[in-house]
Amino acid sequence: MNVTDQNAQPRRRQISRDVIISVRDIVVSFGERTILNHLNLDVYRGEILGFVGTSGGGKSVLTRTILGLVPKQSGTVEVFGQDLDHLSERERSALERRWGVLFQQGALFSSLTVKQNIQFPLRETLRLSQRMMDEIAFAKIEMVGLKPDVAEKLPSELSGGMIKRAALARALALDPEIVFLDEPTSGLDPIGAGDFDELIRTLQQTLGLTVFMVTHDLDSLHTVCDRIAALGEGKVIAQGTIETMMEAQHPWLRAYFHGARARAVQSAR
Ligand SMILES: Nc1ncnc2c1ncn2[C@@H]1O[C@H](COP(=O)(O)OP(=O)(O)OP(=O)(O)O)[C@@H](O)[C@H]1O
Repeated sequence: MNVTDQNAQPRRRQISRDVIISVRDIVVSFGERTILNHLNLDVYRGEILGFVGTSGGGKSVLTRTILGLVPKQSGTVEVFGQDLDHLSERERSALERRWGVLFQQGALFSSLTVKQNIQFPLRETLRLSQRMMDEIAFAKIEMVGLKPDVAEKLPSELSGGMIKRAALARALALDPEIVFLDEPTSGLDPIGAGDFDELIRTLQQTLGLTVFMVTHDLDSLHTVCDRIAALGEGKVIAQGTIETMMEAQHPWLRAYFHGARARAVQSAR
């Protein structure tokens, strides 16, 4: 059963109906295995969209397909109204500057300090003085709630939560309009995860970001997401507010939103 709630108003805030990412009829297969099977999805400007689904179902594959890191067999991906398959190299790199990515596990360069990690995308794309790059790095470090002394540390010297924040600072280095977050709270304790959710919400509000967030975290879905989309059998099987998702009849959604873990989250709220 395909439950969609296109017209439902986001729970907390009025979200624009300006489509910033449009995924149409995407097919992605590896060998004989089809992971995404004619999948459609819209992401609206200024929303935090939570993307859920079974483990191994293809959430990261979709993220990577949107980013152009995984080849698709068919379908289109438009970001800011531009079809990613019809861009020159120059247009493509201009577009990539408008998004930031936080990969699973942070994916910081282990031999670079936090400051150097944040400056990496700046060095790749802009010609700035070292002084300017230092100013930007320290501004981003403060923005994600880290202390300035973290700048000179290596990733191996940081806690899991600090690594996530440092990786987020790097994702924000070029002042993107869209941020892709792949399981940003995985591996964090509930308090650390809650703090990270609050940070995402604050940054979204202050910077006007659009956030595409792959997550398994029910707390995040309840507290920060304006809308949720669920992946099943290679397609979006339901989308809408948390309330819509909780009413969905699909067996996986019922188990996910009403199972033992969901009840624990509900009773803690
Ligand atoms: N490059 C690849 N080559 C072959 N198979 C791949 C490749 N990338 C992903 N897959 C397969 O595609 C499927 C979906 O993987 P994906 O990482 O997108 O799942 P997911 O929904 O993000 O899972 P999880 O929630 O566990 O992170 C998996 O079976 C995975 O093994």
